[in-house]
Amino acid sequence: MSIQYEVEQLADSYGVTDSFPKDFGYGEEEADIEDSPAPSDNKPRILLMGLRRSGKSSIQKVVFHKMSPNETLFLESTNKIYKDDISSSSFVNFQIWDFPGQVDFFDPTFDYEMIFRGTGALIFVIDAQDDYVEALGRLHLTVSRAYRVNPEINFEVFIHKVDGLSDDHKIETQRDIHQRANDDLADASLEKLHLSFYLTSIYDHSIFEAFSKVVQKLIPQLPTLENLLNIFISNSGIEKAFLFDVVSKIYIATDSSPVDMQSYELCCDMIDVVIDVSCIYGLREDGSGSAYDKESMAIIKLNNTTVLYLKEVTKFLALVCILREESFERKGLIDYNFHCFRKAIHEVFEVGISNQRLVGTQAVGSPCNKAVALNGTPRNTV
Ligand SMILES: Nc1nc2c(ncn2[C@@H]2O[C@H](COP(=O)(O)OP(=O)(O)OP(=O)(O)O)[C@@H](O)[C@H]2O)c(=O)[nH]1
Repeated sequence: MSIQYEVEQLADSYGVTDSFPKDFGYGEEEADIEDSPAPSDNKPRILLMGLRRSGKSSIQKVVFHKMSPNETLFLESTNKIYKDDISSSSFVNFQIWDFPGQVDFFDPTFDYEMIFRGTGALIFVIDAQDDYVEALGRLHLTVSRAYRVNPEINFEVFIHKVDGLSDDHKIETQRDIHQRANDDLADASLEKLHLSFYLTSIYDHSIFEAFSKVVQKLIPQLPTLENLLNIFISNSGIEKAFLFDVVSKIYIATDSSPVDMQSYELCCDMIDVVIDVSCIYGLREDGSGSAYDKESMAIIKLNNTTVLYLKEVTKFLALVCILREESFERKGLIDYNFHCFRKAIHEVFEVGISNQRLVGTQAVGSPCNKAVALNGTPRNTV
C-alpha cells in the first residue's frame, strides 16, 4: 500500500496541502461556476482546417457529438466558421472551430491574426483518398501564416479517410505527404516549424487516438497524471490504465507502457456499454438523474482471463484499467489504491484551477494560453 505515500508526495510537489477543500460535489451551481471562467470567445481553441470535403465537420461530429460515421454522409458543407464550445460536457475546456473549406487569408474581413493568437492546436485535415497536391499547398500557406503570428501553436496533420487504403498504401501516402510538406517548409526556411502526422479515419478508433494525442499536448499536468497512473498500476498489478474523457472517449493520459490499439478499443467499448446500460437502467423512473455520476463503476470479466475495471474519477473523467484475473483477487488493494489515486487527481486539478484564476487576467495569445483550460473538479469557491 505504498501508493498513498507516493501519491501524496506528488500532490505535495504541486503545492497541495491538507487544508484543501475535499468536497467535490456535482451540484449544478458548482459546475456553472467553473464551467464558465471566461467569455466563450476567449477560450483556447483547436482549429480544424483543410480543403472542402476533407472531413473536418465529420471528425468534430463523430468525436464530440456521438454522430455515427455513416450519418456524416449527409452533412452539409460548412460555409462559415462554426464554433463548438464543448466545455459544458467535456473535461477539456476549449472551443473547436470548424472552418469552411477555403479560407481566404487575403479577405480583409477574415482576421486571421486574432484567430491564430488564441489557438492551442491547428489540425489540418488532408483527404488521403483524393489527390493531395492542392491540399499540401494549402497546408503550407496555412501553417506558415499561423506560425508567424503564433509560433507556440501545435501543428497537427490528419491524413484522413485512410479506411479506403491498403496498409502499404497508407504508409506510402504518409511518407510522401511528410516528405513534401517538410520540403516545402525547408524551402521557406521554416525548419523550426514542426508538423506531427497521424493516419485517421472516422470508421475506426484512429480518429479518437489522434485527437487524444492532440489534446494531451495541451494539458500542462500531463507528466503528473502519467506519474500517478504509473504508480497506481505498478502497486495494483494492473497492466494498462487510461484516464478517459467520458463524453468524447479521448484519453487524456495513460501510463508509460506502449498503447496498443486493441486495448484502447476495448476500453472505449467498455465506456459505451456502461453509459448505454446506465442510460437504460440507471435513471430514475421520471427520467431524471445522470447516466454517469459519483457511483459509476463497472467490472467486466472476459473469457480470456482479462478483467476490465472502470471507475468514476471526476464529473468528466473515468479510469479504465485492463488486468489479469489473478491480480483482481486483490480487489481490496486495487480499490484502496484507486481511492488514493482519485484523491491525488482531484488535488492536481484543484491546483490547476487556482493557477488558472491567477493567470486569468492575462491577454489571449500570451504563451500560457496555448494550454487549454481544463474542467477539473468543480468547486464552490471563486
Ligand atoms: N471514407 C471516409 N469518408 C469520410 C471520412 N470522414 C469524412 N468522410 C466523408 O467525407 C465527406 C465530407 O465530409 P465533411 O465532414 O462534410 O467535410 P468538410 O471538410 O467539413 O467539408 P466542408 O464543410 O465543405 O469544408 C462526407 O461524405 C463524409 O462522410 C473518413 O474517415 N472516411
